[in-house]
Amino acid sequence: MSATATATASAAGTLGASVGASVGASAAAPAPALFQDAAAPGATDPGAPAATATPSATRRVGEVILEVSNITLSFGGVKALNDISFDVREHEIRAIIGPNGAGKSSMLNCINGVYQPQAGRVLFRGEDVRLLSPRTRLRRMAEMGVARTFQNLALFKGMSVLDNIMSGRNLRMRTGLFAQAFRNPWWSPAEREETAHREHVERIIDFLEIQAHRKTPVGRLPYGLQKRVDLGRALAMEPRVLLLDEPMAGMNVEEKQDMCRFILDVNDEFGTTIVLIEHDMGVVMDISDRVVVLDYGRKIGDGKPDEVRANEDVIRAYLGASH
Ligand SMILES: Nc1ncnc2c1ncn2[C@@H]1O[C@H](COP(=O)(O)OP(=O)(O)OP(=O)(O)O)[C@@H](O)[C@H]1O
Repeated sequence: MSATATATASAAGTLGASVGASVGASAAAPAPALFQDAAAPGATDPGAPAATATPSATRRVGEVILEVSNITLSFGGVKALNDISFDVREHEIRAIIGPNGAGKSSMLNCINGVYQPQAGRVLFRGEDVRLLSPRTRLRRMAEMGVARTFQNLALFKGMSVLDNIMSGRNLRMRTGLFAQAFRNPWWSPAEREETAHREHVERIIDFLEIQAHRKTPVGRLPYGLQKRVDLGRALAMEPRVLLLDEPMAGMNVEEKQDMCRFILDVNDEFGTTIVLIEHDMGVVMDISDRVVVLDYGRKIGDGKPDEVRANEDVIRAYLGASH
């Protein structure tokens, strides 16, 4: 075998490494209903087996929900994204991968409206928020159902698990500060609303199996559980699209298996579309429907895991041979 062929084979092996068997083995009982009114088109029936390492075969991937067209984003002289286009279909798990500095996080920030690209547009369910002010843009994307988790956790470390997840409900709270401040101590709309939000948060806590930690300050939890709380806070927004920025970074194998299972459950049971940045190729290849590959701000691959795994440009980028 030539040197190139050997290198190619070894990179393909790395890209193909799998956590599948163990993820499936760790699957627990089906999670409780999280969104009471969620009639997810891909929802599993109660008798169906719990999540396995791959998305459920009964799940239906729908129409394009998110369209990224010709995005270019520069920071001074650095072109973080260069003419990037791809789409995301409803209910699918879409991974964005690439070496460090490829532009993955910048891409998520363009999708949820944190960054305004110099060129191109992001359409979410046909709506373009480019012309809104930065603050309104962010709020509108959240209102439409785009939630995100962060690579470096953005949790309130001194606050309890419950309060951190509750903070994700802010957008859904209808009663204003005035009503909250002057509420009738016995019963009021504000009181009723808070009770409903707390019940919702408790369901998320059950779903993520963190009941034992609900009153613990987040900063005292192991890192893997903190990542779970971060997911819980995003779920509290009842997202239609969940943007996950390296949800398994810094986790041990067991924590990764748990997180894989939760991601699959969220996608499968509630029909939530997932856009995922992840460096663990075994996880990406196991759980993604389609993968887009960035390298130095350019798109070098896009397709099903098997197609991406066999893509010479992708293999070269992961070997560092293309630079
Ligand atoms: N706020 C910023 N200001 C200046 N440059 C930035 C900023 N954010 C990102 N960059 C640059 O843009 C490029 C893409 O960064 P980005 O964080 O999007 O990559 P990434 O693929 O998410 O990397 P990693 O896997 O290491 O998190 C890098 O060269 C980075 O230094």
